[in-house]
Amino acid sequence: MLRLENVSKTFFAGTVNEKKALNGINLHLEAGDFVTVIGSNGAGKSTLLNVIAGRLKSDEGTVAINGENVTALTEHERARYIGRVFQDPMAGTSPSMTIEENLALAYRRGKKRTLKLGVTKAKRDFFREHLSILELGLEDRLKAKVGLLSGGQRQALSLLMATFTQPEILLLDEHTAALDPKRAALVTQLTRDIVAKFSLTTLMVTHNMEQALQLGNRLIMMHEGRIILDIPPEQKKSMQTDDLLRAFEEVRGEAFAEDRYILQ
Ligand SMILES: Nc1ncnc2c1ncn2[C@@H]1O[C@H](COP(=O)(O)OP(=O)(O)OP(=O)(O)O)[C@@H](O)[C@H]1O
Repeated sequence: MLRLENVSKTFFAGTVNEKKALNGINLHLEAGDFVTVIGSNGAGKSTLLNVIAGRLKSDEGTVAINGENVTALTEHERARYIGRVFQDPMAGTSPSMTIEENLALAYRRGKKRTLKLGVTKAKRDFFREHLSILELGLEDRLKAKVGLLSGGQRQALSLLMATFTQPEILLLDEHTAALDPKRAALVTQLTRDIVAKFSLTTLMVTHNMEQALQLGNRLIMMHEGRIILDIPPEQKKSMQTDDLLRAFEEVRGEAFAEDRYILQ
């Protein structure tokens, strides 16, 4: 479903600030795979998602989605294949528009621009039905401005907007990191439910090792632009945080020194 071959990305190439953010990444996700991604600061996790989404162009390598080579496509052209949720709850939604207007925009994503933004009764029913999955009562607030929602509600809405058109690939970029623990737990649970409901092929970056172990069927760890660990389903099921830290040490010959992972 998603295949990256030999993908590399260097920032400020040829200068003293040269940074190899991705270094020969090979990654293959089967349809329905839910892969969690962890790694140290600056490991290249966000760059990886940006290269998949087309926000950044790789210097080398190819990205294919469902067998189609999308390497040359722009972010907009890839939008019909990809749903994405960012860390910032403000990033995925428009505060001055209503819930139904936001959903209508998301519904159009990647479709021809000639489609009208108008909300028909059938579409409104469709939105209501999907909003009810969130169990936040938003299905009764279609005309409410999104700016009035809490961060957790907005992030839940962003998640729904990224997924209800059933994209080929869902990219989650630390999408619970800016929420307080209770709301983070809610959005984590919704993520689990929605990914399962639509059988979405998902790549989720998180700095929370427990979340990375709880969610998904596979886990990858990145370090200095490379995938250094790729934990398959059977092994991941029984893994604890300590096992992950030990696995990192075995590969790198040094302790994993990132407080934000361990202090969660
Ligand atoms: N647009 C950019 N311009 C220049 N350098 C960049 C850019 N984006 C990322 N980098 C650099 O590339 C490296 C990888 O960054 P990236 O954001 O992908 O890491 P990350 O694993 O997501 O890190 P973090 O967990 O800290 O968010 C870092 O050294 C970063 O400073």
